Parts: sequence; C-alpha cells; structure tokens
Amino acid sequence: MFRVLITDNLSPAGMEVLKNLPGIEVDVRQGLSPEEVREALKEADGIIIRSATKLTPELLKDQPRLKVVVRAGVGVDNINLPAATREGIVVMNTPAGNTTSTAEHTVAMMMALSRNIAPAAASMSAGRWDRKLYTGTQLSGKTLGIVGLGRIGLSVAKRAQGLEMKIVGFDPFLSAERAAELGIELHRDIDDLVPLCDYLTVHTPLTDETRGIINAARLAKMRKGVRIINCARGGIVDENDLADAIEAGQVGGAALDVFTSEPPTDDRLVKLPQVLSTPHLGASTEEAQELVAVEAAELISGFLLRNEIRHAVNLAPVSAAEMAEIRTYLDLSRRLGLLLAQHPKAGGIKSARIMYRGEVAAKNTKLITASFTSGLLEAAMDDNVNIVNAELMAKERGIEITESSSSEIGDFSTLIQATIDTDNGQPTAAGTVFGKQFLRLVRLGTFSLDAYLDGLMLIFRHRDVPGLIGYIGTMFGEHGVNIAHMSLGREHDEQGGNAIAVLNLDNAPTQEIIAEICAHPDVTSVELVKLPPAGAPLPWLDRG
Ligand SMILES: NC(=O)C1=CN([C@@H]2O[C@H](COP(=O)(O)OP(=O)(O)OC[C@H]3O[C@@H](n4cnc5c(N)ncnc54)[C@H](O)[C@@H]3O)[C@@H](O)[C@H]2O)C=CC1
Ligand SMILES: O=C(O)C(=O)COP(=O)(O)O
Repeated sequence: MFRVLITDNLSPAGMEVLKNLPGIEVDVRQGLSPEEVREALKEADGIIIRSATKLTPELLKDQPRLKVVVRAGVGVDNINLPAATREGIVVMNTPAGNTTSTAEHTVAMMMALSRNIAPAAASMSAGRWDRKLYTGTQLSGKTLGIVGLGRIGLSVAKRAQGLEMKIVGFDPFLSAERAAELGIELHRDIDDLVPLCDYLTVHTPLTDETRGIINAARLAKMRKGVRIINCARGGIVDENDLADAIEAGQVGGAALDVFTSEPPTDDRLVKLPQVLSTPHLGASTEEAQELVAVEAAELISGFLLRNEIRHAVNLAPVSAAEMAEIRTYLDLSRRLGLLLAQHPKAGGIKSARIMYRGEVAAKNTKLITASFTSGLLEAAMDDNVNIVNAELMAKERGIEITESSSSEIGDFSTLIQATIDTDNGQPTAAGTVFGKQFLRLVRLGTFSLDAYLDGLMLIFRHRDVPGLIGYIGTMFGEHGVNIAHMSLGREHDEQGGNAIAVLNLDNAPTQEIIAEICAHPDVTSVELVKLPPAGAPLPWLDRG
C-alpha cells in the first residue's frame, strides 16, 4: 500500500481519484508546522502540495520512503529542487490546469487597477459617492509589456489583445516567428522593452535569473505612471524598489497577487493606496483547482503504481509501457555498474563510458545510463543513489559519464558495454539479454565469455593449462562450495594463453580458500563479486 500525504488544500476531485485506487491510501493533514511535515513524510511514499507547504532541504533529508513530490499547480519554487534531486526524489507539477484562471486573474487585476474598483467599492461600502476621486484610465490603445511569454504570459497577451492593447514582450525562449504570428512585438533585451510600457506584467517562474528582474533601475526607465502587475511570484518585482517607486510617483499603481513571504510579513506595499492586492488567488477557481488536483492525483498514482514519469521537472518523461519495456536493460546496466565498481582496479574512478549497440540503442538510453551510474555508485553511497540522483552524484564526485549508441547489430541483438577510467586502468564489461530476461556477461576486459550476471561470482584470471579448473572444482567440493554455473574465456581463443573463468557460486568460499587459489602458480588474479540474485527487485522501480 502506498501512502500519499496531502498537506495543502486540494480539491475533493483529486482526493476522489486517489481514494478509488486500490494500492493507494491518502493521508490528509493541513496546517502542519515544518517539523510536523517532516515527521509525516517519514510514513509517506509521495506528497501532493500547493504553494503553502515549503519543502526545504531539512524536510527532504533522510526520508527513505519518500519517492515523489507532486505540485498541484505550476510553480515549484517552494520545493528545493537540488535537495529533492540529491535525495533521489522525483518532482512533478501540473503545468496547464491553472493557466486560464491565472491569466483571467491577471486581466481582472489590470482592469481593477486601472478603474480603481477596489477603493471605489470600499468607499461605497463606507457610504460615500466619490465619482471624481476614482477617475481611471482606459486600457484600449495602451501598451502592455509581458515578461515571460509561456502558457500564462501568452494567455494574458491574447486576452489583452481582445481589449485592444498593444503587446510588447520579453522571453529569451520564444522565437521571433512565433511572437510575430501572435502579434507580439518581441524584444531581445528587457531594457529595450521597459520604457515602452503603460502596464507591465510578469509571468516567469521565480529563479535566480528572474528574482528582482523588475528592480529600481528598470522601474526608473519606465514611463512615469506605469502600472505593474505581478500574478507570478513575489520577488520577481523587487518589493522594496516597487514601494519606493510608487511613493516617488514614478509608478502609478501595482496589482499584486503574490509576495516574497506569504502572507506578507512587511505590509508597507499592501498598505499603499495605489496597490491592489489579493492573497495568491490566481489559481483559486473551482475549475483550475479541480483540473490540477485530478492531474496531481493521476501523476502520483501513475508513478507509484506504474512507474510512469510525466511532467517531472528533474527527470525525463517515461511512459509506463516504456518503463516496463526497458526494465531488463535498467537491470543489466545496473549490474554492469555494480560489477565494475567491485573491480580490483576500480579505485579512483575518473570517468565512465557506456556504449549501446543494437536494439537497446533505440530505447531511453539516458535512463539506462542513469541506472548504470547508480550501480557504479551504490556501494560507495549506502544505497542512497537511484536513477533520479545518479547523474548529479557522479558529477559531484567528479566522475564524467558519457554514452554512445549505434543501432547496428553486432554479435548480439543488444549489447551494453561499459568502461571505467580509473587511476589503475580501464576495466571493461559488456552484457546482453538472452530471450526476454536472462542477463549475461559476455565480455570482461579482452575476454569473451557467456556468464550469468547474478549472485556470487568468482572471477579468476589464469594461464590456460589443463587441470586447473578441475583442481579448483575439487577444492570447492572438499569445502562444500557449490558451483551453480561456470563460463570460461580465452584471449584470442588461443590454447595455452591467458584465460578467465567466471564461477557462479551458491555459497561464499572462505578467505583461506581464496588465498589458496591465489597461491596457485597458474592463477594470476582472483575476485569475488557480489551481485543481486537473478530476478531480484530493482530498488527504485519495484516498489511496494
Ligand atoms: N498566482 C498564481 O496563483 C499562479 C502563479 N503562477 C506562476 O506563473 C509562472 C508562469 O507560469 P506558466 O506560464 O504556466 O509557466 P511557463 O513555463 O509556461 O512560462 C514561463 C515562461 O517564462 C519564461 N522565462 C523564464 N526565464 C525567463 C527570464 N529570465 N526572462 C523572461 N522570461 C523568462 C520561459 O521561457 C517561459 O516561456 C509560474 O512559474 C508560477 O510561478 C502560475 C500559476 C498560478
Ligand atoms: O500554480 C502555481 O504556481 C500557483 O502559484 C498556484 O498556487 P496555489 O496552488 O493556488 O497555492
């Protein structure tokens, strides 16, 4: 049974989806302190949040059960993404469900601001009839600057065009052709855009780049009396600079739905008469909440029950069918990683190269490489590594992982070959899949072989002389060590040269027996490698 924790106000429609799913139990708790969220996460496989719950590195650390965070909404700035990735937790969001509602709220704020709706309504409630005091400005014919032309920014543009406004925009990721098609005058430099605006609205995510993108210097370049709208994230427009500019008369007014701290700890801005504010209501419509809640429920259950990855912000998308299809390759590459990590020359890994040949080359090799990397790092990291964090973990350890692919079929319909560059050499191993699921080690260094890639493997290099295998077999027999499978390989397939043997054992030989094998004059090296048994669950994939 997977437990999904919900700590923010989620539409009942999403809850219904989860409650009707066998294998999922829902734990709804609201108004928790950060410490209480941390405790509740210990019992959760996944969590659904909105903007109120902040998932800090402290909360995400040491949560071995937690696999997935779903943000029922767009902005993921309340989730510490590097920390989630480092902990191997997938983070997903629901990108489109609240676009229309947020765009409508933005337009409503712009209109209300320009016609003084809020103060006029308040004055009427107070029994006054102040017609002169609340003379406004018309939107038609005015220029609206939009910073961030993604889903919401473009939706605002379309609506504002309907109000006969001219749209100028800034978004480094929008093509000039697309902007022209949409009737938007696109600027490549935000400083060229700001002087043109009567109104300016921001619709970017909050990132290190966008924090304070509208600041004192840019406000100063704008037309006197410009109106600023922020229905994206607090801090994209610097709050202090905005308050200063309003007080100085440079900015005529501001409409704010979002704040750097929610609720605002400093009320300087919201108390200014020129400021219209709402308590983060952009996405708060019945329609948007139902859409994002149902999608969040589908995303989290799809991941927990079927390994489906959609709308993840820290992992590439993979359908449930594709994940099932590549499962065997994920297993094979992880085992190659585990095997190479135990190679006697594995100390000081600088880089690793993984090569895909044949049918596997057409699959999601990025994920298969991540699985190899997780195998390579597993022993060193107390198993706290998985497909989500493997790339980051390798990078942090200065290990560069590269991959190459060729769809050409060689000796095997699929071959995955991995080489690690270490201080002592370049150990290589290659594996394939026989039938649908039988994993085989077909190359070790320069030796070709056909060995089972599971369980206890005794690998010894030796000179190809008669009687040696018999000698080792007899010794194992005398000590009760059972050989389950055996594979031999010879360099250049020549008699009397260097050879390798891989023995899959049912039980481990003692150090004394290994020392005795090592002492044989024709044996050049002996390694005992431990891999998971055949068909063992894959730690990240086989949940439950
Ligand atoms: N007030 C509310 O309740 C809501 C607020 N939001 C906020 O709105 C933001 C935007 O949402 P969507 O449009 O759905 O996201 P989106 O991802 O579709 O669009 C964001 C756009 O910002 C652009 N961008 C990124 N960095 C930029 C930069 N430095 N300068 C200019 N443009 C930049 C991107 O290229 C992209 O086109 C969200 O990240 C969220 O913070 C979203 C929903 C509701
Ligand atoms: O989707 C977003 O980014 C939002 O800001 C909406 O936030 P909320 O889910 O209403 O707390």
